[in-house]
Amino acid sequence: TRSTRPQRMLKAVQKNATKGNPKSVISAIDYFCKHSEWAMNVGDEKGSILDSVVTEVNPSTVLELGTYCGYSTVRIARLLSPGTKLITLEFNPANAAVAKQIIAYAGLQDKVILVEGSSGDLIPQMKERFGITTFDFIFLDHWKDRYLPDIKLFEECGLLRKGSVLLADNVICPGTPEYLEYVRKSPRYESKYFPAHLEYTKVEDGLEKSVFLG
Ligand SMILES: Cc1cc(C(=O)N2CCN(C)CC2)sc1-c1cc(O)c2nc[nH]c(=O)c2c1
Ligand SMILES: [Mg+2]
Repeated sequence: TRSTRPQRMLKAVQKNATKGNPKSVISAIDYFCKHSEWAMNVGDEKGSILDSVVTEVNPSTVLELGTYCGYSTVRIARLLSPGTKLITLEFNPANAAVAKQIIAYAGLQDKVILVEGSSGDLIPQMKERFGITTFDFIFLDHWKDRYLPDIKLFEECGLLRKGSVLLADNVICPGTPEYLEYVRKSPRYESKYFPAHLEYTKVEDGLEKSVFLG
């Protein structure tokens, strides 16, 4: 049967990237999405903003909501200090299977814990399953209608500390208006918008960085 877009993306990585070289995996995916098939990776423009925030925070505990094919997982994991791991949650088993292979091709499998399931189910399990007290950095890139319920879940589960940084993709396109209103109005967050474009297009989009104030 016909292959899927994630499977074709994996093939492009295996053909064009160098094993163990995260930068070449990132470039191969961006090339595939620019010249072959658009796909919903955070992309190179927003990816550079992601890189700068991760570098600034230098987190010891990291959570990514929405692995998809592992592009942003590779972007984040390649910047983490030795011994630091990131937990990434993916709802779709077929996407998780491709992501696992792309992360391994980049040589970053020892820095990543990929968990299949829904964020609503898994967030309350973070402390018991992974020994997390609080997260230093969270990247929200899963489903626009889950951003607001999940940030409330982080608060309820005591997973945020003074200074925890949340970075949210797609706050303009597809758009997360209720989440934006919440973090921008709440006195418990200091929020900043980073304008950019929807990956591989000229459509307006951006990232919202929100620091939890405790
Ligand atoms: C699926 C999709 C289609 C979009 C769009 O406007 N399109 C018009 C322009 N053409 C070219 C592409 C398609 S934007 C988008 C999207 C983008 C992300 O970064 C996402 N991240 C996480 N979870 C998502 O569901 C998610 C969806
Ligand atoms: Mg996205």
